[in-house]
Amino acid sequence: MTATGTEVAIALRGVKLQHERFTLGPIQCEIPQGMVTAIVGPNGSGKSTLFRALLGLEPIQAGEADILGQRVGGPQGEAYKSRIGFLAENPLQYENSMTADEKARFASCWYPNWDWERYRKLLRSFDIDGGQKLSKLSKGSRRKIELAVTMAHDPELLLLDEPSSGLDPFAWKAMLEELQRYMEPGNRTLVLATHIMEEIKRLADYILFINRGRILGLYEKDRLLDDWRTIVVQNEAAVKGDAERLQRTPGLQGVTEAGPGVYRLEVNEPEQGEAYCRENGFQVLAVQRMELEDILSCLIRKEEARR
Ligand SMILES: Nc1ncnc2c1ncn2[C@@H]1O[C@H](COP(=O)(O)OP(=O)(O)OP(=O)(O)O)[C@@H](O)[C@H]1O
Repeated sequence: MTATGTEVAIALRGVKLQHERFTLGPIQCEIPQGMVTAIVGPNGSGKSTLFRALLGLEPIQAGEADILGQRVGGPQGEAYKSRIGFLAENPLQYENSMTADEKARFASCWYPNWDWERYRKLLRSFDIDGGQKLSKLSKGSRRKIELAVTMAHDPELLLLDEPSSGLDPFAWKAMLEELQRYMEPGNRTLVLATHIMEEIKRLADYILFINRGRILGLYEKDRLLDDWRTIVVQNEAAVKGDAERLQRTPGLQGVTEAGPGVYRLEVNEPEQGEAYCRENGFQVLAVQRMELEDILSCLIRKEEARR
């Protein structure tokens, strides 16, 4: 899976790792630099595992991963990590007794580019006080602090695992604004795992779909939303062989019978698909753009059928 015409921030070549009951990969894909890529997949599909593998927190058992031009587990060691900001899905329990500022002071030792002014600005935009103990904070408030700490060294690459988990709508909006501002210089890369479709629509340039540890595809978001459509067609004569003919619809991704002679098609070549249906005696009753969750369901159905 490759995004064309852009530099690569993360290159995965045959990356694989195995737990007792779960296998991630082999994954082959290139995540573009200077863009926002959303990793989207059902619970347990391997999004957090992939992040951990990228950070060397779980050993990659086969294949190679390059981040910002450095090999994960390679001879340059962990130097690449100072150029990354990583927000884990869950808070670290051992930090419970720290205040936000103490956590920030700890983090500042690791990052040569740490910027206190930037940290304080982020806290202000999230409307949060850095003197409070992390264990005494609500889930959303703690998330805001973690985001501020993750972004304070102005990393080249931000890896965020469900960043908006626990945020109220105002904080969510502030987070989107901060992430958009972060991307403004044009040379930063943001990769986030999220289940929030609105977040993907507003932020993402690319979407990486994942299911059961395997990549289903890397798509340019605007193109994906433009191309994927549901077409409802009817053949009033309802002749034998209708279903077989529809199987040859250009760009067909899925088809279900919605009634006698009525079919719901999912296609990613909408104009050609519609024309084919008309040429083959079907009346087109409706054409609708597909929502991201429906596209994901369709890709998962296809993948499951192949297994
Ligand atoms: N340390 C581990 N040991 C064994 N299995 C693990 C471990 N960590 C994760 N898993 C398993 O790996 C699979 C993928 O989990 P992961 O947390 O990566 O999924 P996810 O896509 O991030 O899910 P969610 O959307 O629910 O956060 C799950 O089946 C999980 O049970």
